[in-house]
Amino acid sequence: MDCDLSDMRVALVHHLGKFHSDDFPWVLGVSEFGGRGLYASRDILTDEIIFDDCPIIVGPRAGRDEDVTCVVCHQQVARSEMCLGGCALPVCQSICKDNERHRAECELLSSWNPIKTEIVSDNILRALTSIRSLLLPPQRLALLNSLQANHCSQTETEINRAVAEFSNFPHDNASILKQLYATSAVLNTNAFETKLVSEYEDRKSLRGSQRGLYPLACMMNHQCVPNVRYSFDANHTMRVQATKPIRQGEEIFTSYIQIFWGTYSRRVHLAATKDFMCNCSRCSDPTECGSYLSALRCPKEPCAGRLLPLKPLSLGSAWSCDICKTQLNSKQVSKVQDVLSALIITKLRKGDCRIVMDFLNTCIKNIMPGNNQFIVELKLFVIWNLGNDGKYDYTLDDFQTKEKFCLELMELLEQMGAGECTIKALIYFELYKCREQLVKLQHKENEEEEANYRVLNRKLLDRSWSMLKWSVGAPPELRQLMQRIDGDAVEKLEDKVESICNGNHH
Ligand SMILES: C[S@@+](CC[C@H](N)C(=O)[O-])C[C@H]1O[C@@H](n2cnc3c(N)ncnc32)[C@H](O)[C@@H]1O
Repeated sequence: MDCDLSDMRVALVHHLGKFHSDDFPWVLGVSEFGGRGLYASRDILTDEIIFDDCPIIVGPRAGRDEDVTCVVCHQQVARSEMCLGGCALPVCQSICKDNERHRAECELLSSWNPIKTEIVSDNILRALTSIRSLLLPPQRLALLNSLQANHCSQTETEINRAVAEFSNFPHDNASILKQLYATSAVLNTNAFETKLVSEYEDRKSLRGSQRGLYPLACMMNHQCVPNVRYSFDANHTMRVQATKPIRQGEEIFTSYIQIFWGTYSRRVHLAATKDFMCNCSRCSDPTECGSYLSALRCPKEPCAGRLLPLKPLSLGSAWSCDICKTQLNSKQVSKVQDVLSALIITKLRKGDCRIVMDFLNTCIKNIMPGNNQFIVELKLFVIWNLGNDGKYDYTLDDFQTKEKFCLELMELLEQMGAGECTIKALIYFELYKCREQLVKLQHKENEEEEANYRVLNRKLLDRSWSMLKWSVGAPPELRQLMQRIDGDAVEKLEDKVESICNGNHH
């Protein structure tokens, strides 16, 4: 990584081409974390677009075995659907078999002579994004090589495993292997998963997720409560927008983790995947900005206190009850967390909202405080699935529970200062659907009350849509609904309320 800031800016603007505008409010700077960072060049408003970025390279994510997608269009294909050109890559035979873009990589890989050509090799797929860097034009490759690269044994192993799948890999050409190792490390440090915005859609969708190298976006450093959200369109363009107002000169931060993880999980994950220990204000606060996501119940009966780490920035910290001051050492806490995590995973594996809700309503209450990250995980499961899984005729009580969970998690986001983040937009949509069910199941006192309720609910839907509509990951159901609904329906609803109030309604 040797590149001064002004050279880097020139290279980025050149790379961005039509995606760049001088109106976009970002500037490169030296970060307090030692490397580079992005800063606001003027005050930025909530929801404002900070920049659009396009990838230097994209490729399949090192993913779950069952997900095999066409390496050209990324639609799911059968494991046996292979390119006939001898490259041993999955290519859908209906659309992409003669694709121009695929030709160069097909020629390269077939010249290396894959040992197995009739079945997809996960090792080759995992290394494909790095292999694609060998085909980049010199300027793009130079930009890639100017990005930070955290080398680790895993990045080299990934390449070595792929190389072993070819009988004719040019081992005598050291520069090829060196570039593959370098790209693998750059991807490890900087790549974004261009996956759909929500886990539940990801699971249902046939669109496999990809990883892409976005050279401007990857200048953003991490904070556990970021000030931006990002999304992707169908062409892999990435859009970064403010989740809250950002003052001129402030650093623009993204997040490399999931917002509802507790401090220990976030910090261990960041250390393992991004090679740094996060010391942000959320990590430093035992209560995590009052969210208590990591808190455990005090083990001393009948104390109703919460166990919190005394020194949250030390992984070996003792934990103490905020009421009776009982202490557990870090090993004891890890054990409790491991048991709870295993318990939660078992419940989630059953994939059944009823089981998860029963669990939340009964035994777990006595073991963990309501906002603990494991409980939040279960509540999210209910939010994404209840009413969407077609499993039961859910009752009024069930929808009321889902509504309560949506409101609780929105309050948690508020407490953390998460602003207008993507998960909030997804929860808005679930809350909207849930409330539509509630009006159907619950008789409102009078027409005016029902009409008012619907106006408020429609506003939730509109807000969710305004935040998600640009994204290829917007829930398909939301997109279909918005296409069906008349654009000015909310005004019509408001007119209806007014006419009811004025007694003109028939
Ligand atoms: C995607 S890069 C971010 C841009 C990088 N600072 C640069 O100069 O190119 C990710 C790397 O930045 C550093 N980094 C990002 N956020 C950090 C933070 N909150 N604390 C310490 N280091 C951080 C880590 O070295 C991490 O592996």
